[in-house]
Amino acid sequence: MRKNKKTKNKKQDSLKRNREAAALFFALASFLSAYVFIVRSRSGILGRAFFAVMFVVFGQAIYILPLIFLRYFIIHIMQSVELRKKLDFIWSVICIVSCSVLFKAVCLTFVPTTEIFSGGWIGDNLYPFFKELFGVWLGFAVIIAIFLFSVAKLFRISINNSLKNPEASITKVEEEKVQDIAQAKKQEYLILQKSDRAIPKPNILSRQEKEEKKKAESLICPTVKQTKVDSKIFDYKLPVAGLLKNDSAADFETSKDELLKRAELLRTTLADFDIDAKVKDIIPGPVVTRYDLILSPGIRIQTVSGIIDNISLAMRTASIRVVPIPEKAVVGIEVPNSSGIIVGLRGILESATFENSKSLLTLALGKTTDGSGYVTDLASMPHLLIAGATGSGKSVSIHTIILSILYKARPDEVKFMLIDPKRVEMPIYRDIPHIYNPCTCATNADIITGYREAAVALKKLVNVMDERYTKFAKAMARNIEDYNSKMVETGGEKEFYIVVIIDELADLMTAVQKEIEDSVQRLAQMARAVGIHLILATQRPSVNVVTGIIKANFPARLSFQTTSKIDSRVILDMLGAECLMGKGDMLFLPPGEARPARLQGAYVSLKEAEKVISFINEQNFPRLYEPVVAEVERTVGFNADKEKRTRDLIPALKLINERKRISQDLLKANFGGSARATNILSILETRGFITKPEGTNKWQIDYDKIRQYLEETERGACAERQS
Ligand SMILES: Nc1ncnc2c1ncn2[C@@H]1O[C@H](COP(=O)(O)OP(=O)(O)OP(=O)(O)O)[C@@H](O)[C@H]1O
Repeated sequence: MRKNKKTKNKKQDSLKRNREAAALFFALASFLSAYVFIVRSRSGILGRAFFAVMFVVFGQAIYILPLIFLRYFIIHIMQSVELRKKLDFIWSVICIVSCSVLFKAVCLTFVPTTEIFSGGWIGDNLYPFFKELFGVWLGFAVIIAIFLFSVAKLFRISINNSLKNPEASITKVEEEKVQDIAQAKKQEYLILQKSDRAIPKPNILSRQEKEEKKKAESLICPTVKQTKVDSKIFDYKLPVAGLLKNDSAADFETSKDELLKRAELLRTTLADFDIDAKVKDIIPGPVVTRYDLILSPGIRIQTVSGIIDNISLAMRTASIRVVPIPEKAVVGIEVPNSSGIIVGLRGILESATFENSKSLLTLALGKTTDGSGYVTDLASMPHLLIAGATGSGKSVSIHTIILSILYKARPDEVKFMLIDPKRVEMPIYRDIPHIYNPCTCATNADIITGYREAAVALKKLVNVMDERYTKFAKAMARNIEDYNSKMVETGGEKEFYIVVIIDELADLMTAVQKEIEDSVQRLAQMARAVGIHLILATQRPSVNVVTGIIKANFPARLSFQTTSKIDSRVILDMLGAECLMGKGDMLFLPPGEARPARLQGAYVSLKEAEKVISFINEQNFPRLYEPVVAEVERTVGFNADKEKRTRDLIPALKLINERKRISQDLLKANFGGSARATNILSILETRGFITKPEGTNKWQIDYDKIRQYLEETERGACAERQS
């Protein structure tokens, strides 16, 4: 990632240099061509030759060349976007070619006896074609129209607007200038933000050094003086539904005869087992059809559940589920359709329920058994537990959850803290501006994959939560909505929601159970009010992964097919998930509800997700958030606190100042133990006291910085003693 960002920085620099060089080139080209065309006789052999060649090709049209070069100069100096430059090139070619043809047309139409209006080689060859195609006068009009249109496009003149309102076209140009400036500012800001990061130069490190350095780096976030940029100046567009595939389940149809036949088969099968039942309703869905049965008095629902396997056999389908529906006083038998339809995310995103939902954390989960879209709000859950066997559809559902939020929220409204120890599903999101990691600065934020890193980040998120509580209390706000509406009134900065997604909780729990459980418990209990929401997913819903503490704090559960009844009980506190069909078939238990809803999860392919992500990334929205505290305490697994590290830092700085050199051996001799020496070296380097220039193996010492730091520490200590 770091390497990626460095390459990106290099690319930005070289892009800037290229732009400047191009601007200079076009300024020169504009000036020289104007000079050569006006005072041909004094422009030397080269100038005269250039004029002759250009005149032969374009004729009189060459006189607009300096203007075209000037336009290019302006484009490059204002750092316009790439696409516009390509279009400008096409328009400038059309402009000069049509001008040549126009000169030829004027010459032949009005003054055929003289050759004063030469159209050059282009005019001579293209004009007959126009004349042949449109005739003299219509051809003439077409050429003028093409010429005027290309000039208008090239110089950003709106002909329509200038006819209606002469000032409007100027305003349009001004508007574009503002856009260009905003674009330039955005680029500048990104470069600034990147250059602000104190990224240490690459060194050749031994394995031990590398490990120590990685540890130190993961904990210490350089104190970034982030330029406050008003994110509102960035005109961010939410993705459009058209980026996703059409939903084939939107207009599914099931044959009436087929449904009636299957209902009759169900009734006779039950009758074979002495269960007298009448099919009251048939509710066809895209994947499952529900048959509502009225049982004869005295027949227990358990009797029906007891013969599930026989019903499955008779109906030639697996995964039949029996659900009591008290409001209708019926028993629902959910039978999978012979051919399931894939439920697309697009259909639900375009539904009125999703579009009208005001919450930024609206989730388009899937479709119910009757085929209607199921939309819910993460903010009201407020945390979600997802479980299911491998291949049952958890990862797809995580993608739909992330995409649903991306379709609702700007990057400055919602951020994602993604923890993905499996490193398979999440990498596609690593560059979106919504990515958040409380341990790092905004530009360094990435998907969290390490166990310890995850534990530290969750612990840090607890700090973020505490800080938000203090902040909200000061603003006398009860929760994030209240705080943000107060900020809108007072013109202050709003807080963003943070959605934490952990895709495989089991892996984390095996490695750092205590720390994870502590942080998750605190967050789950209190984080809702400050806009932090958790989504935990696991394929092993055993009691030692989904512990009592976790279950107690996660009332909303989403269960895919489980491998056993026990797993179903762990996740839903009831049976049923073991009967699901897999591939997105799920039971969603909203908080406070007694019975889960059966849904077919919305499917989104990786390709579709990538399209949405590129749409977002192309907008170059900057990552705007400040790390709440510059340093993270080392309290997870490898206990070594801040105090101890600073205790070593000052004597180390004094030692360097005294001996005027630094080496591992010197530190080892003075502090004992090579691990401690390596640790001190890492801290000195990350804080910028020492650097190792590229290609050398010798440390360079910043004595000024060391002296300044020691003086400041001394002054601080004095002030403390006096007070
Ligand atoms: N909603 C859905 N509609 C149709 N097919 C689906 C749906 N969800 C998942 N599938 C199918 O099931 C396959 C496995 O899904 P997914 O990768 O989400 O499983 P998983 O539970 O995350 O598995 P693992 O735990 O091994 O990562 C997908 O490749 C896809 O073919």
